[in-house]
Amino acid sequence: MRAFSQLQNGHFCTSSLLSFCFSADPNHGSNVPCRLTFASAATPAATLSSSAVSADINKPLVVVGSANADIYVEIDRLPKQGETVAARDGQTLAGGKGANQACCSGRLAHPTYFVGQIGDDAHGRLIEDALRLGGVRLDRLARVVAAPTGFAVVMLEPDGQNSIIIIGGANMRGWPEKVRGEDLEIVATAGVVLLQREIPDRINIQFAEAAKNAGVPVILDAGGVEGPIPDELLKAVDILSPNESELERLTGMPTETFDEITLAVMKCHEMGVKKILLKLGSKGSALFVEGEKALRQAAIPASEVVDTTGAGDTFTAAFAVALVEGLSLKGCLEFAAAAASLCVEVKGAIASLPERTAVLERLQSVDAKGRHASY
Ligand SMILES: Nc1ncnc2c1ncn2[C@@H]1O[C@H](COP(=O)(O)OP(=O)(O)OP(=O)(O)O)[C@@H](O)[C@H]1O
Ligand SMILES: [K+]
Repeated sequence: MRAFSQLQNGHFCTSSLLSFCFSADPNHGSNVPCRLTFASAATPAATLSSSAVSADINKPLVVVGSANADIYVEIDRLPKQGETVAARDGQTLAGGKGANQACCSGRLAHPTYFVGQIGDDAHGRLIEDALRLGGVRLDRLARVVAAPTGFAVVMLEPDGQNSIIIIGGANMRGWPEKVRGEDLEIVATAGVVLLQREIPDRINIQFAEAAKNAGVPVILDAGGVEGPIPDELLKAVDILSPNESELERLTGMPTETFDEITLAVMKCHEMGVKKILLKLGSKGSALFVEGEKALRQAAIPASEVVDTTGAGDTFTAAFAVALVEGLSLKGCLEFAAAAASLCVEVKGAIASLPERTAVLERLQSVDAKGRHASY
């Protein structure tokens, strides 16, 4: 594993061993990383004892976004117009890109706030329970009466086809005209703010601008509604994270080959975003920083690919956690790839989010096999 820890003098050093210790934090209801330990064959173990640095790595990840109840129904075929069909099975699980990403960060034992809205109903309580179980702070989760909790009906056919209907509900309605001051305050104290596109753009813009004004990096996952991203939002974002098809839609350019992708990324730079974190499924990922050579990261092999649902959310959230905790950009890519490779081994989204120890073990096993995760 090549990971990096920041020492007191502010330089980044390659470490062959990077471990996290945990302290039970009663305020966060979960274990939080208290420091990074640095050790290599040549250098005795040193710790990040500088309170300034450790305060920074413990700054929370603030995820602003959607929370849904995902209603899965297993059917033999879609009903025709006017027809009623019986499903073979069904279940309702907490989901939504915002809640998934917040739970991922919480599961990775990083202090996490979720800023979002649910309705005053059973679906809302399902989401609250899932977030709480994931170690996410709920102080900024608002319950609105103007709308039901957002939900998605996911119809699964035997051949693996999914047909999905999304009801935005409280994700899209009931937001105040101006975002609440206490919510903006949370953003100003964050290590990183993570956004997606399943709540109104005008809300994302207010949070992104507040973060930018406070000098807090903003990552925007391009997943969610398919329309163009407003200029004001792009200008306040530090890292835009699309997958290939989202990059194609955003730029109107082909993304079949790496050369085509590079040209599409250049268009994003022209639109005002300096860093693009591109997710490429089983082909891995790449980070493009304007004016620099792209950092490419291969997917880390999963023992078995069971279900890729949630892989994108896991990847983006794990990258954000690693960024807050001071890893280099390359280290962030590796950490995110290891987390996502664990996610695809388990069915479901929130159910498949990995714990930090599992991610570190996956990185160590990649090292032990002498493979380089990057190419
Ligand atoms: N088959 C796989 N094996 C190992 N890792 C994978 C696999 N598929 C995806 N990943 C990892 O997950 C990351 C994100 O996956 P992907 O590019 O599919 O995101 P996405 O399209 O945003 O996903 P989502 O379906 O969640 O919206 C990839 O960059 C890769 O690291
Ligand atoms: K999964």
